[in-house]
Amino acid sequence: MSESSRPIGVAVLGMGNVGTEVVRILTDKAADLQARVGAPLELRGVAVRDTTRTRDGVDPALLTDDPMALVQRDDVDLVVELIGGIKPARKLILTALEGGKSVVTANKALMAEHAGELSKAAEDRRVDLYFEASVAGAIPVIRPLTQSLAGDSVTRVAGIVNGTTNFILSEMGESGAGYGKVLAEAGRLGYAEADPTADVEGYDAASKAAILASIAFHSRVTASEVHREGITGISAKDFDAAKKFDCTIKLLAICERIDVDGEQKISARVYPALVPLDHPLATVNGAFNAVAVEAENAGRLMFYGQGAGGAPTASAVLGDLVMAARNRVFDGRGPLESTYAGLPVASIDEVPTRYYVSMKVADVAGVLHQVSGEFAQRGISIAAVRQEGAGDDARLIVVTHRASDRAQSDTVAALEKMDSVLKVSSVLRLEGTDD
Ligand SMILES: NC(=O)C1=CN([C@@H]2O[C@H](COP(=O)(O)OP(=O)(O)OC[C@H]3O[C@@H](n4cnc5c(N)ncnc54)[C@H](OP(=O)(O)O)[C@@H]3O)[C@@H](O)[C@H]2O)C=CC1
Ligand SMILES: N[C@@H](CC=O)C(=O)O
Repeated sequence: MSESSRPIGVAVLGMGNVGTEVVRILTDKAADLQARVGAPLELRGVAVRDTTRTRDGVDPALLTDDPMALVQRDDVDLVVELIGGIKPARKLILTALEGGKSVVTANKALMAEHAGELSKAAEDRRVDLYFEASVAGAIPVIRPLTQSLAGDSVTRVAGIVNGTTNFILSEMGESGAGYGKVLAEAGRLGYAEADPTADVEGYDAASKAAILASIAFHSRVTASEVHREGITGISAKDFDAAKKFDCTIKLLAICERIDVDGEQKISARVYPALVPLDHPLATVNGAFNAVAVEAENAGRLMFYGQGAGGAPTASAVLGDLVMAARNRVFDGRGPLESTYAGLPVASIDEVPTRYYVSMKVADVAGVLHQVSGEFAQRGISIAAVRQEGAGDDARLIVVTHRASDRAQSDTVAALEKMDSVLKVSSVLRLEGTDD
Protein backbone atom coordinates (compact mmCIF):
# COMPACT_ATOMS: atom_id res chain seq x y z
CA MET A 1 0.00 0.00 0.00
CA SER A 2 1.36 3.40 -0.96
CA GLU A 3 -0.36 5.46 1.69
CA SER A 4 -0.56 2.75 4.41
CA SER A 5 -4.17 2.59 5.49
CA ARG A 6 -4.78 6.19 6.27
CA PRO A 7 -8.38 7.26 5.70
CA ILE A 8 -9.32 8.41 2.20
CA GLY A 9 -11.06 11.80 2.37
CA VAL A 10 -14.13 12.10 0.14
CA ALA A 11 -15.93 15.27 -0.93
CA VAL A 12 -19.39 14.94 -2.44
CA LEU A 13 -20.53 17.85 -4.61
CA GLY A 14 -24.33 17.87 -4.90
CA MET A 15 -26.88 16.15 -2.67
CA GLY A 16 -29.86 15.78 -4.98
CA ASN A 17 -31.32 12.55 -6.35
CA VAL A 18 -27.97 10.83 -6.77
CA GLY A 19 -25.86 12.62 -4.14
CA THR A 20 -28.33 11.76 -1.38
CA GLU A 21 -28.03 8.06 -2.19
CA VAL A 22 -24.24 8.22 -2.46
CA VAL A 23 -24.01 9.81 1.01
CA ARG A 24 -26.43 7.19 2.37
CA ILE A 25 -24.35 4.28 1.04
CA LEU A 26 -21.08 5.86 2.21
CA THR A 27 -22.56 6.05 5.71
CA ASP A 28 -24.55 2.80 5.88
CA LYS A 29 -21.91 0.61 4.23
CA ALA A 30 -18.82 2.21 5.73
CA ALA A 31 -17.43 -1.05 7.13
CA ASP A 32 -17.89 -2.99 3.87
CA LEU A 33 -16.41 -0.17 1.82
CA GLN A 34 -13.42 0.04 4.15
CA ALA A 35 -12.76 -3.68 3.73
CA ARG A 36 -13.03 -3.42 -0.06
CA VAL A 37 -10.82 -0.35 -0.33
CA GLY A 38 -8.26 -1.29 2.32
CA ALA A 39 -8.80 2.02 4.14
CA PRO A 40 -11.79 3.90 5.52
CA LEU A 41 -13.63 6.32 3.24
CA GLU A 42 -14.28 9.43 5.30
CA LEU A 43 -16.81 12.01 4.18
CA ARG A 44 -15.13 15.43 4.55
CA GLY A 45 -17.95 17.58 3.22
CA VAL A 46 -21.04 17.80 1.03
CA ALA A 47 -21.55 20.83 -1.21
CA VAL A 48 -25.08 22.03 -1.94
CA ARG A 49 -26.65 25.33 -2.98
CA ASP A 50 -28.94 25.66 0.00
CA THR A 51 -27.26 24.76 3.29
CA THR A 52 -30.30 25.81 5.34
CA ARG A 53 -32.46 22.95 4.05
CA THR A 54 -32.66 19.91 6.34
CA ARG A 55 -30.96 16.93 4.71
CA ASP A 56 -31.57 13.49 6.13
CA GLY A 57 -28.56 11.29 6.66
CA VAL A 58 -25.84 13.92 6.81
CA ASP A 59 -24.29 15.82 9.69
CA PRO A 60 -25.24 19.49 9.07
CA ALA A 61 -21.67 20.47 9.97
CA LEU A 62 -20.52 18.73 6.76
CA LEU A 63 -22.70 20.87 4.50
CA THR A 64 -21.17 23.78 2.60
CA ASP A 65 -22.24 26.07 -0.20
CA ASP A 66 -18.62 26.60 -1.22
CA PRO A 67 -17.73 23.57 -3.36
CA MET A 68 -14.45 25.15 -4.55
CA ALA A 69 -13.12 25.46 -1.01
CA LEU A 70 -14.15 21.87 -0.30
CA VAL A 71 -12.41 20.56 -3.41
CA GLN A 72 -9.20 22.35 -2.44
CA ARG A 73 -9.01 21.02 1.11
CA ASP A 74 -5.81 19.09 1.88
CA ASP A 75 -7.73 16.32 3.59
CA VAL A 76 -9.83 15.60 0.46
CA ASP A 77 -8.40 12.84 -1.75
CA LEU A 78 -11.42 11.99 -3.91
CA VAL A 79 -14.09 14.27 -5.33
CA VAL A 80 -17.51 12.98 -6.38
CA GLU A 81 -19.19 15.50 -8.67
CA LEU A 82 -23.00 15.20 -8.69
CA ILE A 83 -24.04 18.77 -9.41
CA GLY A 84 -24.53 18.31 -13.15
CA GLY A 85 -24.14 20.72 -16.07
CA ILE A 86 -21.01 22.55 -17.20
CA LYS A 87 -20.79 25.42 -14.73
CA PRO A 88 -19.43 25.18 -12.04
CA ALA A 89 -18.82 21.43 -12.47
CA ARG A 90 -16.06 21.77 -15.10
CA LYS A 91 -13.98 24.19 -13.04
CA LEU A 92 -14.47 22.16 -9.86
CA ILE A 93 -13.36 18.94 -11.53
CA LEU A 94 -10.37 20.59 -13.19
CA THR A 95 -9.31 22.10 -9.88
CA ALA A 96 -9.63 18.72 -8.16
CA LEU A 97 -7.61 16.92 -10.84
CA GLU A 98 -4.94 19.61 -11.00
CA GLY A 99 -4.68 19.35 -7.21
CA GLY A 100 -3.91 15.62 -7.51
CA LYS A 101 -7.35 14.37 -6.45
CA SER A 102 -9.17 11.62 -8.30
CA VAL A 103 -12.66 12.42 -9.54
CA VAL A 104 -15.82 10.38 -10.00
CA THR A 105 -18.67 12.01 -11.91
CA ALA A 106 -22.11 11.13 -13.30
CA ASN A 107 -22.11 14.24 -15.47
CA LYS A 108 -22.73 13.22 -19.10
CA ALA A 109 -23.30 16.79 -20.29
CA LEU A 110 -19.80 17.68 -19.11
CA MET A 111 -18.05 14.48 -20.22
CA ALA A 112 -19.62 14.72 -23.68
CA GLU A 113 -18.09 18.17 -24.27
CA HIS A 114 -14.96 18.32 -22.15
CA ALA A 115 -13.66 14.75 -21.84
CA GLY A 116 -10.44 15.68 -23.65
CA GLU A 117 -9.48 18.54 -21.36
CA LEU A 118 -10.49 16.66 -18.20
CA SER A 119 -8.74 13.43 -19.18
CA LYS A 120 -5.54 15.33 -19.92
CA ALA A 121 -5.67 17.00 -16.49
CA ALA A 122 -6.11 13.57 -14.88
CA GLU A 123 -3.28 12.04 -16.93
CA ASP A 124 -0.93 14.92 -16.13
CA ARG A 125 -1.37 14.36 -12.40
CA ARG A 126 -1.65 10.55 -12.73
CA VAL A 127 -5.02 10.48 -10.97
CA ASP A 128 -8.31 8.82 -11.92
CA LEU A 129 -11.30 10.31 -13.70
CA TYR A 130 -14.16 7.78 -13.66
CA PHE A 131 -17.63 8.33 -15.12
CA GLU A 132 -19.46 4.97 -15.22
CA ALA A 133 -22.69 6.56 -13.94
CA SER A 134 -22.78 9.07 -16.78
CA VAL A 135 -24.24 6.52 -19.20
CA ALA A 136 -27.19 4.22 -18.46
CA GLY A 137 -27.36 4.65 -14.66
CA ALA A 138 -26.58 1.41 -12.85
CA ILE A 139 -25.57 -0.52 -15.97
CA PRO A 140 -21.84 -1.18 -16.27
CA VAL A 141 -21.11 -0.15 -19.84
CA ILE A 142 -18.16 2.28 -19.68
CA ARG A 143 -15.87 -0.21 -17.92
CA PRO A 144 -16.75 -3.10 -20.28
CA LEU A 145 -16.01 -0.84 -23.26
CA THR A 146 -12.77 0.65 -21.90
CA GLN A 147 -11.41 -2.46 -20.17
CA SER A 148 -13.09 -5.78 -20.95
CA LEU A 149 -13.25 -5.04 -24.70
CA ALA A 150 -9.90 -3.24 -24.84
CA GLY A 151 -8.49 -6.01 -27.05
CA ASP A 152 -11.43 -6.15 -29.47
CA SER A 153 -12.75 -3.79 -32.15
CA VAL A 154 -16.21 -2.45 -31.41
CA THR A 155 -18.36 -1.89 -34.47
CA ARG A 156 -21.69 -0.78 -32.99
CA VAL A 157 -23.16 0.40 -29.68
CA ALA A 158 -26.90 0.96 -29.72
CA GLY A 159 -29.86 0.98 -27.40
CA ILE A 160 -32.04 2.89 -24.99
CA VAL A 161 -29.98 5.22 -22.80
CA ASN A 162 -32.48 7.68 -21.37
CA GLY A 163 -34.73 6.51 -18.54
CA THR A 164 -37.08 9.51 -18.53
CA THR A 165 -38.08 9.26 -22.17
CA ASN A 166 -38.32 5.49 -21.99
CA PHE A 167 -40.60 5.85 -18.97
CA ILE A 168 -42.75 8.38 -20.86
CA LEU A 169 -42.91 6.32 -24.07
CA SER A 170 -43.67 3.10 -22.15
CA GLU A 171 -46.55 4.75 -20.30
CA MET A 172 -47.89 6.36 -23.49
CA GLY A 173 -47.67 3.02 -25.31
CA GLU A 174 -49.25 0.93 -22.57
CA SER A 175 -51.93 3.12 -21.05
CA GLY A 176 -52.15 6.05 -23.43
CA ALA A 177 -51.24 8.26 -20.45
CA GLY A 178 -50.78 11.97 -21.15
CA TYR A 179 -47.27 13.21 -21.87
CA GLY A 180 -47.19 16.04 -19.30
CA LYS A 181 -48.44 13.90 -16.42
CA VAL A 182 -45.89 11.16 -17.07
CA LEU A 183 -43.04 13.67 -17.40
CA ALA A 184 -43.95 15.15 -14.00
CA GLU A 185 -43.93 11.63 -12.52
CA ALA A 186 -40.46 10.97 -14.02
CA GLY A 187 -39.27 14.14 -12.25
CA ARG A 188 -40.82 13.05 -8.96
CA LEU A 189 -39.14 9.64 -9.22
CA GLY A 190 -35.74 11.30 -9.67
CA TYR A 191 -35.21 10.18 -13.29
CA ALA A 192 -35.39 13.51 -15.09
CA GLU A 193 -32.60 16.06 -15.40
CA ALA A 194 -32.85 19.34 -13.47
CA ASP A 195 -34.08 20.78 -16.79
CA PRO A 196 -36.14 17.94 -18.33
CA THR A 197 -35.82 19.52 -21.78
CA ALA A 198 -32.46 17.74 -21.82
CA ASP A 199 -34.32 14.43 -21.63
CA VAL A 200 -37.32 14.97 -23.90
CA GLU A 201 -35.42 16.81 -26.63
CA GLY A 202 -32.76 14.09 -26.74
CA TYR A 203 -29.81 16.18 -25.47
CA ASP A 204 -29.16 13.78 -22.58
CA ALA A 205 -29.18 10.75 -24.89
CA ALA A 206 -26.96 12.63 -27.37
CA SER A 207 -24.40 13.31 -24.61
CA LYS A 208 -24.43 9.62 -23.73
CA ALA A 209 -24.09 8.66 -27.40
CA ALA A 210 -21.09 11.00 -27.68
CA ILE A 211 -19.43 9.35 -24.68
CA LEU A 212 -20.17 5.84 -25.96
CA ALA A 213 -18.96 6.61 -29.50
CA SER A 214 -15.79 8.25 -28.20
CA ILE A 215 -14.73 5.34 -26.04
CA ALA A 216 -16.01 2.57 -28.32
CA PHE A 217 -14.26 3.90 -31.43
CA HIS A 218 -11.19 5.47 -29.82
CA SER A 219 -12.10 8.86 -31.27
CA ARG A 220 -13.41 12.18 -30.00
CA VAL A 221 -17.13 12.70 -30.56
CA THR A 222 -18.92 15.61 -28.88
CA ALA A 223 -22.65 15.91 -28.16
CA SER A 224 -23.09 18.60 -30.81
CA GLU A 225 -21.82 16.14 -33.46
CA VAL A 226 -24.54 13.62 -32.61
CA HIS A 227 -27.65 13.84 -34.79
CA ARG A 228 -30.50 14.46 -32.32
CA GLU A 229 -34.29 14.28 -32.42
CA GLY A 230 -36.43 14.28 -29.26
CA ILE A 231 -39.79 12.76 -28.37
CA THR A 232 -41.90 15.90 -27.97
CA GLY A 233 -43.56 15.37 -31.35
CA ILE A 234 -44.68 11.80 -30.54
CA SER A 235 -48.43 11.48 -29.94
CA ALA A 236 -50.93 8.78 -29.04
CA LYS A 237 -51.75 8.60 -32.77
CA ASP A 238 -48.17 7.56 -33.53
CA PHE A 239 -48.48 4.73 -31.01
CA ASP A 240 -51.77 3.61 -32.60
CA ALA A 241 -50.12 3.59 -36.01
CA ALA A 242 -47.03 1.77 -34.70
CA LYS A 243 -49.26 -0.95 -33.20
CA LYS A 244 -50.79 -1.59 -36.63
CA PHE A 245 -47.30 -2.53 -37.82
CA ASP A 246 -46.67 -4.67 -34.69
CA CYS A 247 -44.21 -2.07 -33.45
CA THR A 248 -43.70 0.25 -30.49
CA ILE A 249 -41.78 3.52 -30.29
CA LYS A 250 -38.46 3.93 -28.45
CA LEU A 251 -35.89 6.72 -28.26
CA LEU A 252 -32.74 5.06 -29.58
CA ALA A 253 -29.11 6.06 -29.44
CA ILE A 254 -27.06 4.43 -32.19
CA CYS A 255 -23.29 4.65 -32.61
CA GLU A 256 -21.72 2.78 -35.52
CA ARG A 257 -18.48 2.52 -37.39
CA ILE A 258 -19.51 2.82 -41.02
CA ASP A 259 -17.92 2.89 -44.45
CA VAL A 260 -18.70 6.01 -46.46
CA ASP A 261 -17.22 5.76 -49.97
CA GLY A 262 -14.33 3.68 -48.72
CA GLU A 263 -13.67 5.93 -45.72
CA GLN A 264 -14.23 4.73 -42.13
CA LYS A 265 -16.54 7.14 -40.27
CA ILE A 266 -18.60 7.22 -37.11
CA SER A 267 -22.35 7.63 -37.21
CA ALA A 268 -23.83 8.79 -33.88
CA ARG A 269 -27.54 9.51 -33.80
CA VAL A 270 -30.48 9.79 -31.41
CA TYR A 271 -34.11 9.64 -32.52
CA PRO A 272 -37.44 8.04 -31.71
CA ALA A 273 -37.88 4.99 -33.92
CA LEU A 274 -40.39 2.20 -34.55
CA VAL A 275 -39.16 -1.02 -32.96
CA PRO A 276 -40.84 -4.37 -33.80
CA LEU A 277 -42.65 -5.84 -30.80
CA ASP A 278 -40.56 -9.02 -30.98
CA HIS A 279 -37.27 -7.07 -30.83
CA PRO A 280 -35.45 -7.29 -27.43
CA LEU A 281 -35.56 -3.47 -27.05
CA ALA A 282 -39.37 -3.47 -27.29
CA THR A 283 -39.60 -5.11 -23.85
CA VAL A 284 -37.29 -2.58 -22.16
CA ASN A 285 -39.81 -0.49 -20.26
CA GLY A 286 -40.02 2.23 -17.62
CA ALA A 287 -36.73 3.73 -16.48
CA PHE A 288 -34.84 0.66 -17.66
CA ASN A 289 -32.11 1.02 -20.28
CA ALA A 290 -30.46 -1.54 -22.54
CA VAL A 291 -27.27 -1.24 -24.55
CA ALA A 292 -26.19 -3.74 -27.21
CA VAL A 293 -22.50 -3.76 -28.06
CA GLU A 294 -21.18 -5.48 -31.17
CA ALA A 295 -17.49 -6.24 -31.49
CA GLU A 296 -15.54 -8.05 -34.18
CA ASN A 297 -14.55 -11.00 -32.02
CA ALA A 298 -16.91 -10.95 -29.04
CA GLY A 299 -19.98 -10.70 -31.24
CA ARG A 300 -23.10 -9.26 -29.64
CA LEU A 301 -23.26 -8.38 -25.93
CA MET A 302 -26.35 -7.05 -24.15
CA PHE A 303 -26.37 -4.83 -21.05
CA TYR A 304 -29.69 -4.22 -19.31
CA GLY A 305 -30.77 -2.57 -16.07
CA GLN A 306 -32.00 0.57 -14.36
CA GLY A 307 -30.89 3.57 -16.35
CA ALA A 308 -32.03 6.35 -14.04
CA GLY A 309 -32.91 7.03 -10.43
CA GLY A 310 -30.93 7.95 -7.34
CA ALA A 311 -30.02 4.55 -5.88
CA PRO A 312 -29.22 2.74 -9.16
CA THR A 313 -27.01 5.61 -10.29
CA ALA A 314 -25.36 5.78 -6.87
CA SER A 315 -24.40 2.12 -7.29
CA ALA A 316 -22.31 3.00 -10.35
CA VAL A 317 -20.82 6.03 -8.56
CA LEU A 318 -19.80 3.89 -5.58
CA GLY A 319 -18.22 1.33 -7.91
CA ASP A 320 -16.03 4.06 -9.37
CA LEU A 321 -15.32 5.49 -5.94
CA VAL A 322 -14.11 2.15 -4.58
CA MET A 323 -11.87 1.64 -7.62
CA ALA A 324 -10.39 5.15 -7.37
CA ALA A 325 -9.85 4.76 -3.62
CA ARG A 326 -8.20 1.34 -4.05
CA ASN A 327 -5.89 2.80 -6.66
CA ARG A 328 -4.71 5.29 -4.02
CA VAL A 329 -4.26 2.69 -1.32
CA PHE A 330 -2.59 0.02 -3.47
CA ASP A 331 -0.92 2.15 -6.17
CA GLY A 332 -3.31 0.93 -8.84
CA ARG A 333 -2.89 -2.78 -8.13
CA GLY A 334 -4.93 -4.13 -5.26
CA PRO A 335 -5.23 -7.71 -4.02
CA LEU A 336 -6.80 -9.94 -6.68
CA GLU A 337 -9.00 -11.84 -4.25
CA SER A 338 -11.50 -10.26 -1.88
CA THR A 339 -12.48 -12.60 0.96
CA TYR A 340 -12.99 -10.21 3.86
CA ALA A 341 -16.66 -11.12 4.37
CA GLY A 342 -15.79 -14.81 5.02
CA LEU A 343 -19.37 -16.03 4.48
CA PRO A 344 -20.02 -19.80 4.65
CA VAL A 345 -21.71 -21.58 1.72
CA ALA A 346 -25.24 -22.81 2.45
CA SER A 347 -26.22 -26.44 1.76
CA ILE A 348 -29.01 -26.92 -0.77
CA ASP A 349 -31.32 -27.94 2.07
CA GLU A 350 -31.00 -24.45 3.53
CA VAL A 351 -32.28 -22.87 0.33
CA PRO A 352 -36.00 -23.42 -0.19
CA THR A 353 -37.06 -23.41 -3.84
CA ARG A 354 -40.29 -24.05 -5.67
CA TYR A 355 -40.90 -27.45 -7.26
CA TYR A 356 -42.72 -28.91 -10.21
CA VAL A 357 -43.54 -32.59 -9.63
CA SER A 358 -45.05 -34.66 -12.41
CA MET A 359 -46.34 -38.19 -11.70
CA LYS A 360 -48.18 -40.99 -13.44
CA VAL A 361 -51.18 -41.93 -11.28
CA ALA A 362 -53.90 -44.53 -11.15
CA ASP A 363 -57.14 -43.13 -12.54
CA VAL A 364 -59.04 -43.59 -9.28
CA ALA A 365 -61.16 -41.33 -7.11
CA GLY A 366 -59.33 -39.60 -4.24
CA VAL A 367 -55.84 -39.68 -5.75
CA LEU A 368 -55.56 -35.90 -5.78
CA HIS A 369 -56.56 -35.73 -2.13
CA GLN A 370 -54.02 -38.42 -1.14
CA VAL A 371 -51.17 -36.78 -3.06
CA SER A 372 -51.96 -33.33 -1.65
CA GLY A 373 -51.96 -34.85 1.82
CA GLU A 374 -48.37 -36.09 1.41
CA PHE A 375 -47.20 -32.58 0.53
CA ALA A 376 -49.19 -31.00 3.39
CA GLN A 377 -47.84 -33.54 5.89
CA ARG A 378 -44.31 -32.22 5.27
CA GLY A 379 -45.34 -28.56 5.41
CA ILE A 380 -45.22 -27.99 1.65
CA SER A 381 -47.97 -25.76 0.34
CA ILE A 382 -49.26 -26.40 -3.15
CA ALA A 383 -49.50 -23.43 -5.54
CA ALA A 384 -51.22 -25.27 -8.41
CA VAL A 385 -52.25 -28.77 -9.32
CA ARG A 386 -53.40 -30.20 -12.64
CA GLN A 387 -54.84 -33.57 -13.58
CA GLU A 388 -54.15 -34.62 -17.16
CA GLY A 389 -55.13 -37.60 -19.31
CA ALA A 390 -57.22 -40.54 -18.21
CA GLY A 391 -56.96 -44.30 -17.77
CA ASP A 392 -53.40 -45.53 -18.38
CA ASP A 393 -52.33 -41.98 -19.29
CA ALA A 394 -53.60 -40.31 -16.11
CA ARG A 395 -51.05 -37.80 -14.78
CA LEU A 396 -50.90 -35.34 -11.93
CA ILE A 397 -48.74 -32.22 -12.01
CA VAL A 398 -48.12 -30.37 -8.75
CA VAL A 399 -46.42 -26.97 -8.48
CA THR A 400 -45.39 -26.04 -4.94
CA HIS A 401 -44.51 -22.91 -3.08
CA ARG A 402 -41.01 -22.73 -1.60
CA ALA A 403 -39.97 -25.88 0.27
CA SER A 404 -36.72 -27.32 1.51
CA ASP A 405 -34.88 -29.93 -0.52
CA ARG A 406 -35.35 -32.41 2.35
CA ALA A 407 -39.12 -31.88 2.58
CA GLN A 408 -39.39 -32.26 -1.18
CA SER A 409 -37.32 -35.47 -1.38
CA ASP A 410 -39.16 -37.00 1.62
CA THR A 411 -42.46 -36.21 -0.09
CA VAL A 412 -41.36 -37.75 -3.39
CA ALA A 413 -40.13 -40.87 -1.54
CA ALA A 414 -43.54 -41.14 0.15
CA LEU A 415 -45.40 -40.59 -3.15
CA GLU A 416 -43.38 -43.38 -4.77
CA LYS A 417 -44.61 -45.81 -2.08
CA MET A 418 -48.28 -45.00 -2.69
CA ASP A 419 -50.37 -47.52 -4.62
CA SER A 420 -52.13 -44.75 -6.49
CA VAL A 421 -48.90 -43.14 -7.70
CA LEU A 422 -47.46 -45.40 -10.39
CA LYS A 423 -44.33 -43.35 -11.05
CA VAL A 424 -42.92 -39.92 -10.19
CA SER A 425 -41.69 -39.06 -13.66
CA SER A 426 -39.98 -35.74 -13.02
CA VAL A 427 -39.07 -33.31 -10.29
CA LEU A 428 -37.78 -29.92 -11.42
CA ARG A 429 -37.13 -26.69 -9.57
CA LEU A 430 -39.21 -23.71 -10.61
CA GLU A 431 -37.27 -20.44 -10.88
CA GLY A 432 -38.06 -17.01 -12.24
CA THR A 433 -41.29 -16.62 -10.30
CA ASP A 434 -41.90 -15.36 -6.79
CA ASP A 435 -44.11 -17.25 -4.36
N1 LIG B 1 -31.00 11.39 -11.58
C1 LIG B 1 -30.55 10.38 -12.30
O1 LIG B 1 -31.24 9.37 -12.49
C2 LIG B 1 -29.21 10.44 -12.90
C3 LIG B 1 -28.43 11.57 -12.87
N2 LIG B 1 -27.20 11.57 -13.43
C4 LIG B 1 -26.36 12.78 -13.35
O2 LIG B 1 -25.99 12.96 -11.99
C5 LIG B 1 -25.84 14.36 -11.72
C6 LIG B 1 -26.73 14.73 -10.55
O3 LIG B 1 -28.07 14.45 -10.89
P1 LIG B 1 -29.25 14.61 -9.81
O4 LIG B 1 -28.80 14.11 -8.51
O5 LIG B 1 -30.44 14.03 -10.44
O6 LIG B 1 -29.37 16.21 -9.75
P2 LIG B 1 -30.21 17.09 -8.73
O7 LIG B 1 -30.65 18.28 -9.50
O8 LIG B 1 -31.21 16.27 -8.03
O9 LIG B 1 -29.11 17.54 -7.64
C7 LIG B 1 -28.13 18.50 -7.90
C8 LIG B 1 -27.43 18.84 -6.60
O10 LIG B 1 -26.39 19.76 -6.87
C9 LIG B 1 -26.46 20.86 -5.97
N3 LIG B 1 -25.96 22.05 -6.65
C10 LIG B 1 -26.40 22.63 -7.77
N4 LIG B 1 -25.66 23.69 -8.08
C11 LIG B 1 -24.72 23.80 -7.12
C12 LIG B 1 -23.66 24.70 -6.85
N5 LIG B 1 -23.40 25.71 -7.66
N6 LIG B 1 -22.90 24.49 -5.76
C13 LIG B 1 -23.15 23.47 -4.93
N7 LIG B 1 -24.13 22.57 -5.12
C14 LIG B 1 -24.91 22.75 -6.21
C15 LIG B 1 -27.93 20.99 -5.62
O11 LIG B 1 -28.05 21.68 -4.39
P3 LIG B 1 -29.46 21.92 -3.70
O12 LIG B 1 -29.89 20.56 -3.17
O13 LIG B 1 -29.19 22.89 -2.61
O14 LIG B 1 -30.38 22.43 -4.77
C16 LIG B 1 -28.33 19.52 -5.55
O15 LIG B 1 -28.05 19.00 -4.28
C17 LIG B 1 -26.16 15.06 -13.04
O16 LIG B 1 -24.96 15.26 -13.76
C18 LIG B 1 -27.05 14.06 -13.76
O17 LIG B 1 -27.03 14.21 -15.16
C19 LIG B 1 -26.67 10.48 -14.06
C20 LIG B 1 -27.39 9.31 -14.13
C21 LIG B 1 -28.72 9.22 -13.61
N1 LIG C 1 -32.24 12.02 -16.91
C1 LIG C 1 -31.48 10.83 -17.15
C2 LIG C 1 -30.88 10.35 -15.87
C3 LIG C 1 -29.85 9.33 -16.07
O1 LIG C 1 -28.90 9.48 -16.81
C4 LIG C 1 -32.38 9.75 -17.71
O2 LIG C 1 -33.59 9.90 -17.64
O3 LIG C 1 -31.85 8.77 -18.24
